Amino acid sequence: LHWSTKLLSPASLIYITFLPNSSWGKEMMELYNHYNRLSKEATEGQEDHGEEWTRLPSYNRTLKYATGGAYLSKIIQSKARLFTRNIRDPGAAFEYVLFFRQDKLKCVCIFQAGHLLEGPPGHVHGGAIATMIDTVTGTHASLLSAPVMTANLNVNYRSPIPLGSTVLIESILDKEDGRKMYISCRVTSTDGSKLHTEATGNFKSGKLFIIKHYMCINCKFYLNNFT
Ligand SMILES: CCCCCCCC(=O)SCCNC(=O)CCNC(=O)[C@H](O)C(C)(C)COP(=O)(O)OP(=O)(O)OC[C@H]1O[C@@H](n2cnc3c(N)ncnc32)[C@H](O)[C@@H]1OP(=O)(O)O
Repeated sequence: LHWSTKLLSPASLIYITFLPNSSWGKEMMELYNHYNRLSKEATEGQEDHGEEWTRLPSYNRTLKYATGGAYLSKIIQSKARLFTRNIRDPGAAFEYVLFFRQDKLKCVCIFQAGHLLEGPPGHVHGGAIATMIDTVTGTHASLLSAPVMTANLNVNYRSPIPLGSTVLIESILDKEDGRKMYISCRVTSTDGSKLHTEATGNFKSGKLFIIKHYMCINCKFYLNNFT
């Protein structure tokens, strides 16, 4: 088992989920190893290693405590889980890992869609695809500045994704306009030959927004680990 130790603090240990797990197929593992190698090269400080990538830690919570603007009861807080990490059965739903390029202009997510994500028979539910797109592009926007909210997400479904398959979700920063970020995203087969989904998103961040929505005693934790 590998887990991310790079950005860990003792307080964050409870949020980590193990990556990879036994459900990961050959394609998922090969791609994971590929980007992990590029990430290691980056952290080892070699000079000529092409694109430098960093693997994001895998959490099942965004924040330990959400208070203030979020108005959550303690019970809800303690039970809250990140939507994409709330099923314990490995391989059943969203299996994914996210890497971002050092210049933060590009993110790549390797996503294996489990059997609980069925929409049309044998294929992935459009809402599950949109969820992953929102996760990747939203995380990308957060990396660029601070926690964000999705203001707008446009999704074009081009070809169905077979259930159980592994796909690549790549996001690119198109434009930054003050506190607004415009990010586009493509979901393709792992060799890039088949386009499954295209999307564009508009995300909003800002000091007031953070105070209103993310007021928390552990906000530093979030910022430290997602920026
Ligand atoms: C670890 C996992 C990370 C995953 C990240 C996932 C992120 C999410 O899914 S968030 C959940 C879904 N999103 C939401 O619930 C958001 C709900 N909406 C809101 O809270 C607000 O409408 C919010 C924050 C988007 C904008 O609020 P606010 O800043 O007050 O808007 P407002 O002042 O009217 O507009 C600010 C700017 O944004 C633009 N804007 C606002 N809404 C939109 C929109 N829907 N589409 C396009 N542009 C918009 C406005 O045009 C304006 O632009 P400009 O400054 O050029 O005039």
